[in-house]
Amino acid sequence: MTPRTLVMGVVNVTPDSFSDGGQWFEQDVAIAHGRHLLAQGADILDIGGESTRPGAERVSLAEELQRVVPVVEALAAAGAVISVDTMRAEVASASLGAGATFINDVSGGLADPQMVPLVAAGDFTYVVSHWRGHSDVMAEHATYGDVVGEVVGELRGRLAAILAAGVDPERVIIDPGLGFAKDGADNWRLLAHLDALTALGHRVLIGASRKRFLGQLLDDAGAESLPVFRDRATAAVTALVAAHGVWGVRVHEVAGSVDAVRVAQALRSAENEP
Ligand SMILES: Nc1nc2ncc(COP(=O)(O)O)nc2c(=O)[nH]1
Repeated sequence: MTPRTLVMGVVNVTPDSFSDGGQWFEQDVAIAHGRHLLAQGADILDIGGESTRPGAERVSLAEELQRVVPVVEALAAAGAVISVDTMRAEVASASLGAGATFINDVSGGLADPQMVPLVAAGDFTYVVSHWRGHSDVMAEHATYGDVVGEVVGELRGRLAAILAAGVDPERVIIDPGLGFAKDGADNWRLLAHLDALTALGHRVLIGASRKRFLGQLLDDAGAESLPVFRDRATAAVTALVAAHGVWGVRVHEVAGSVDAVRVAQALRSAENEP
């Protein structure tokens, strides 16, 4: 049976992330929050210093470095496995020097031409997400004829470029980039066709946590739908994609997804019994 799905806990050191903007902006608070997520069972912490919400303006390199590196240092020193959510090679390089072992690039290397050479020169794990943004601003929205086919095809193109640069395929994880230039229907279709993603031959990371399409689902049902009320729906997505065998989920509220992974594992082992 494939190993259990890993839970990546989100530490957004930003004043404006859509889901928890500003809560963990202060350095000591961010570090304490990372420790809290570890205590809740996070396998990996994903530390980000730049909001990726649609239409967000870029923060300066200096600002992103100042936000991220001290938090990486402190949490790596505490023994955590650290991923850094950045589109910049310079932030990635500094974060690796501070103890990160994953770089999570929502642009899949498109936002900074120096990123793929950095990946090729290193030995860290690189998360490649599907993205249709521009280097200076997050993508607002795209229209798809066949969102699954187009996302898979564009990820295949990114993988070809990354592997052509000499990166060991084992180091690369893919992510469909839910919510990045995609609407609710796009996101549900991608979740309904995970096989098409896994067919690319790489580990798959899913980032549905607290996203707008979950809020819309709850809103349509007349339920509370603000980002902080989406954690139960997020855990439900975790259970479903973990039952499918995805490598990892990127979530803000860790405990619920840790339990959801346990449920999925129990189901999968029962399915494998004779
Ligand atoms: N790999 C990956 N990284 C991400 N980083 C940020 C966000 C946006 O959510 P946030 O601003 O609440 O962190 N989503 C993803 C995602 O879906 N996948």
